[in-house]
Amino acid sequence: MIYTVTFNPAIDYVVRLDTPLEVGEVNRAKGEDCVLGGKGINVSGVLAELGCRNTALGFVAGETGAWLERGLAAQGITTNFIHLEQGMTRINVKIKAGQETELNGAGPDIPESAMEQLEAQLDKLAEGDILILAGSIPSSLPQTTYERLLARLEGHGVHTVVDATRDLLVNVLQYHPFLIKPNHHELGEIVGRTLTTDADITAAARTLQEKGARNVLVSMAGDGALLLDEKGEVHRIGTPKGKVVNSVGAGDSMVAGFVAGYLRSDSYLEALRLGTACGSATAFSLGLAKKEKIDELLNQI
Ligand SMILES: Nc1ncnc2c1ncn2[C@@H]1O[C@H](COP(=O)(O)OP(=O)(O)OP(=O)(O)O)[C@@H](O)[C@H]1O
Ligand SMILES: O=P(O)(O)OC[C@@]1(O)O[C@H](CO)[C@@H](O)[C@@H]1O
Repeated sequence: MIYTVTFNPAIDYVVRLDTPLEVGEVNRAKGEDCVLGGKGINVSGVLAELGCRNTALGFVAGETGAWLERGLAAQGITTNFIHLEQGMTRINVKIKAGQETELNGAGPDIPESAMEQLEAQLDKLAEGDILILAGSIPSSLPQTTYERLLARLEGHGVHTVVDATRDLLVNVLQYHPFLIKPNHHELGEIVGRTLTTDADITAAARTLQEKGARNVLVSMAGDGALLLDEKGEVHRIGTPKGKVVNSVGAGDSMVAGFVAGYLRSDSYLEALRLGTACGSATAFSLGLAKKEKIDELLNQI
């Protein structure tokens, strides 16, 4: 069984402007949409679209949390969220005004008692299960939070995937995650330099592999992705053609496609192809990728 964990889910409020955003002025939107979000939840949505049964775990709070939960149920996504007594699930603002500007909320505090409830859920995972930890954590929690969960699962035979930034990601490498997926900016932040060439990116990915990651998938938005697999082989892929509508969630879709592709084929190349098709299908759609678009793009890769 596949489980995703989203510590900080969101309602993504996507606002479209047909003029550039003017900071400090009243800006009028051409239109807006609300999309259910949060990285792990997006991964769950695309996995479900690909026919992979999975359960979305994490924390929700308040009316926005209830909205999120209802919306996911209506889409047929299985969830088992922990309900926080204080605060509200955040609303993240995504402004499309030529350039994309994002304003992500802080999210509700997660008390120790709620963390323990999550640990009790994860204690039930068994050999061969897949656990995907994706996204930021509220500032009330330490950057060792993902590490704490992986330490607890060590030796249980659970395959882990981590999509997070900076220390949250670096701290889990010692637990040998099956897959990590930084984008090239996040990877650059970790190694402390700007990465411009494939050779730079490969070298940086190798440093994370040396620290323990099995497979390092580096996404580069419209420039495609580079995979350093656990055998040390480098695979480079571009993107199919299409019109970008909203790239929010493209990285999460890539993670979902990679995992589903690997489960289907046992091949890293196929995993990378499906990951790319899912990432680009989301970039070319308003919400998350739909199966029809994924299949269409897969034929082009
Ligand atoms: N502009 C684009 N055109 C085509 N494909 C794209 C575009 N943006 C993203 N993709 C696809 O999605 C994949 C992941 O995108 P990206 O590198 O933006 O992830 P990310 O930074 O983790 O995104 P997010 O945090 O929004 O989920 C890319 O490798 C590519 O396959
Ligand atoms: O603040 P985080 O957890 O880093 O990212 C949250 C978020 O930007 O990630 C998803 C896209 O990847 C969105 O649905 C959501 O708003």
